[in-house]
Amino acid sequence: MDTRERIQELADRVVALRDAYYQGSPLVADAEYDAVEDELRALIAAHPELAPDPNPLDQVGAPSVLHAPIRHSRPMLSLEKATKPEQVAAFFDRFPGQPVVVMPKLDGLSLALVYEQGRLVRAITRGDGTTGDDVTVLVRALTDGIPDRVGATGRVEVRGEAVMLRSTFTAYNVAHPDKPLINPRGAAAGTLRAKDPATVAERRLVFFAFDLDTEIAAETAADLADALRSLGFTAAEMRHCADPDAALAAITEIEQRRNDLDYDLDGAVLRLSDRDAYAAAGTRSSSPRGALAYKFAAEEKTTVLADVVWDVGKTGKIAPVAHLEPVFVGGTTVTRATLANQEVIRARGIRIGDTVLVRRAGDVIPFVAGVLDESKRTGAEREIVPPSACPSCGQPLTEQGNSRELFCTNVSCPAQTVRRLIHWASRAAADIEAVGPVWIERLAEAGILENPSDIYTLTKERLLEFDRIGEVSATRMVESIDAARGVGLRRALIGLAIPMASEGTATRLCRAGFGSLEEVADAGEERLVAVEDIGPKVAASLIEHLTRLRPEMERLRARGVSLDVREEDLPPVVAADAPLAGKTVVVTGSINDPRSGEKIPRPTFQRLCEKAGATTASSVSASTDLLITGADVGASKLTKAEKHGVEVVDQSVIWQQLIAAGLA
Ligand SMILES: NC(=O)c1ccc[n+]([C@@H]2O[C@H](COP(=O)([O-])OP(=O)(O)OC[C@H]3O[C@@H](n4cnc5c(N)ncnc54)[C@H](O)[C@@H]3O)[C@@H](O)[C@H]2O)c1
Repeated sequence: MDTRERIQELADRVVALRDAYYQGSPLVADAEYDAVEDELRALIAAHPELAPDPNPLDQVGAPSVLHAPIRHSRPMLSLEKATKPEQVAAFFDRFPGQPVVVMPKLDGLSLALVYEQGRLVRAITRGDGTTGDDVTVLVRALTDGIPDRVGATGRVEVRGEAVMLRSTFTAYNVAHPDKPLINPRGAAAGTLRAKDPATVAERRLVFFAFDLDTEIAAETAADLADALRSLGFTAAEMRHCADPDAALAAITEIEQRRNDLDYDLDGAVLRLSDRDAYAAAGTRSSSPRGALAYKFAAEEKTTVLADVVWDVGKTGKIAPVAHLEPVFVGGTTVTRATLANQEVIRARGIRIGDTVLVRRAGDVIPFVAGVLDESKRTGAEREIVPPSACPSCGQPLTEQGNSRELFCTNVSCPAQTVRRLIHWASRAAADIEAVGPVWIERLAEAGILENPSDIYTLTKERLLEFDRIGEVSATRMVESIDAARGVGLRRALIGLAIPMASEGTATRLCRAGFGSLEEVADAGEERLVAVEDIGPKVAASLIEHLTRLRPEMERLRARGVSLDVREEDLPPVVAADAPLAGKTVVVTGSINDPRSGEKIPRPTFQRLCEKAGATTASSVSASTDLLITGADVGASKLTKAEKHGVEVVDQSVIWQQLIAAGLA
């Protein structure tokens, strides 16, 4: 094929892929689409005389389709893309002496919000960059972080990105396994295409502002962030960078924090910080010259679903695991992914042999989001058939719940036994550091381990009977088992993997005054359901399984394992003058110890707040006293805090108090 033909083929493909994408049913992952665009761009750059007319690369988005089209006051453009440090240096070289701001590139959909005399009059999507859809009604009903009124007169236009939080996306898919959303960005766009806000009420969005058009606009982008905040918006975080090294450091930092955020980022945006210089730089056909998007590794890719294997979990749940042709996604090579349950497989229409979209974003385990392009099927694809018997022990399975999850109820099923033992030894439970999954499997296969209590009978001599183990390792394992006898009530409850009883259940039982595992087993339904968040189903499961586990409790006790409540299981003792005494607090954003700059896991910081007398909660409500904010805070909690009149304090204030009280 000659170059002219190849260019035409690529241009046609770009148009076809865009059409499908902007109608809400993409045919390929973004990374694949970007590769087509990149090849086309490179060919046109090398042969400008062969550029197609019209050139799809000069166009932005797609024409508005659904609602009333509205003309933008100035075009809403795309951004020039970069993936290499040299391109960042070249951007600085184009504008000598001009400082640049670096900000996260949020992966949602852009909106223009028009305020007149302080009131929101219109919210408009990007559309084809010249005209967009009027989505004012939907935005008012469904988007957090967009004030109805701002303290400014005249005409004010704010631009930014509306995103669906990962937590909203996950919660929606858990609640609707029959019609799961593929990814947060597509879901956000779909939300703003709804005919009636009431039908998409669970699909809330959050708005982050990054641009402002008004006479009161600030001189520089740093002031721009302040100006946006003073109008009541959550502004994208903006850092000033004087040279390429500083910009690259800021980009790296944003990429490192990407996994800790509750929303998707697909890159970082560099932009001239001086407003006049930015305006003077002008625009190309589809992008401003004064900005650049540095793209991160894709969190979604397509690959072939090679097989589905049904895995038996510690509670007997039989879960489908996707075996994939290796694919580099979310920063690692993925060969396995979750498929949730048979209802999700049915709803997503997935078959073995299909080209599927795999998503790995944040701390979420990779999962198969769905099939994008069914027309790629060859006919050789096979249906995914759930097993009728347990793949490990062969016993018939039972179906539970609306998602028709499959369970093996045979408590002596070999696969379940191994999983339960591995779970017992894990850090969240008995924490037997030197006895890992591989050894547990070997020992269970040899018939030496069946119950957790058997672990505590292992001797060095016994271990040395196995191949590939030396004196040193055997000693280390036995010492590690010995050192881990102080399990206590909370971790024992977690370790026994009682169906429906979560870590939270274990914590609440300890805090409700239960002194030992036997006391929980004897409590009876009435006393159990009196504990916060424990309902009749969880109580029934606790009673059934702890009754069955009586002999095991006796064996654990006989082998010196503590099953009584321990100090670590209870809330810390707090002095009456502790800085946060009696306060209910919610912690949001990413937390850093100001002394070392080190990132602190949120639960660790919450524990520090508890030591200082606070009760911690996960969501903001009228009973919240303080919202403690770290870096990169989402707008939804802030909006709720405002609604309930909750005081918002920066983490630095709390750190000072904790340090002054000798608690941190
Ligand atoms: N899968 C497919 O078939 C397919 C087809 C077409 C397009 N796409 C995807 O759609 C996207 C194409 O969109 P695009 O070329 O307009 O670029 P883009 O969406 O990647 O970048 C431009 C957008 O970035 C957003 N943005 C986020 N944070 C920003 C910030 N801080 N400052 C300025 N802007 C910010 C703005 O909304 C702006 O419109 C690409 O990611 C592409 O992969 C996919």
